[in-house]
Amino acid sequence: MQTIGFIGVGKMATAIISGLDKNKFEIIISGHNLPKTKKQAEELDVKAAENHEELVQQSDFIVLSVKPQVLPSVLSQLINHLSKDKTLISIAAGLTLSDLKHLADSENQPIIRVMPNINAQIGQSTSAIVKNEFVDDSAYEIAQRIFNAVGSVHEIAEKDFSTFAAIAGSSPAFIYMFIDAMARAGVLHGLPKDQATAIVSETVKASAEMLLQSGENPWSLVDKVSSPGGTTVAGVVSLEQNHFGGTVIDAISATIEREKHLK
Ligand SMILES: NC(=O)C1=CN([C@@H]2O[C@H](COP(=O)(O)OP(=O)(O)OC[C@H]3O[C@@H](n4cnc5c(N)ncnc54)[C@H](OP(=O)(O)O)[C@@H]3O)[C@@H](O)[C@H]2O)C=CC1
Ligand SMILES: O=C(O)[C@@H]1CCC=N1
Repeated sequence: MQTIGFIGVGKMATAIISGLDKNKFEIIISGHNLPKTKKQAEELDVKAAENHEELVQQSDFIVLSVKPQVLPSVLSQLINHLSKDKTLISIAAGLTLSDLKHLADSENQPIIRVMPNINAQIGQSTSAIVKNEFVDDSAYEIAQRIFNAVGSVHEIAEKDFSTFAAIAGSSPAFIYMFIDAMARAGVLHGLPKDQATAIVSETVKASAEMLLQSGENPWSLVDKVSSPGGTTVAGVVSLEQNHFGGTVIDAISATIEREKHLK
């Protein structure tokens, strides 16, 4: 059985580990506070390493799941323990394969970059993956299996990672904001908040499902909902007058811009 080590056991690592089948992968974790890591290991039903070096020694795949700002110092501690039979997987925003290669201080270290999202927690992450030339087919297939276990995996060119990180990595936050705003409008008009949030969440989920299943484009569905002279078109026109599309596009562009300057 392959051993997957997670360095940094925060929101994303916890979400991914929760989705993985412990009968298919051996999992080991390492944080920066051993008592806390041991407690987390118990809760997640995985092993705790005494330190990062021990984790690297025991792992076939090392998932770097610390913040991008912390990753350089973490990787610098690992340099002397890495070898070509161990694959590094970084889920950090903003760090390219080339950045990671330099940080690992190795010309031929197998490195994979993945951008998952928080929906890994319910097994529905939409993740992107890209590898460097030193990752062999079998390691790449296992890495895809790890992230397929917690959702879908899209192979994309590395140049598109910033865009993917915005429209899939960060976008759950924007979608939660949209849901909350719509639910608050429900409250303004007399519905209890919990009920309004559930109603909007179900509608968002089904509307996305409708797009995926029907293969129709979003605007043709907008037109299907908008009866001539009816209620929906009044709301559609109000959104347009208030720059809904432009505001969302600006938010995505700001997110992409920030990703490019994280390091
Ligand atoms: N959150 C998200 O939705 C997504 C995040 N990502 C990426 O995932 C990575 C992790 O993000 P996220 O899980 O949100 O962040 P968290 O802050 O929740 O997790 C990071 C973890 O790393 C721990 N840590 C800090 N320093 C060290 C160290 N030196 N050694 C080991 N562990 C350490 C932190 O511990 P402590 O809290 O005690 O300091 C924390 O538990 C980031 O690189 C981010 O870009 C990618 C896609 C989506
Ligand atoms: O906010 C962040 O930096 C991370 C990357 C994608 C989602 N969260």
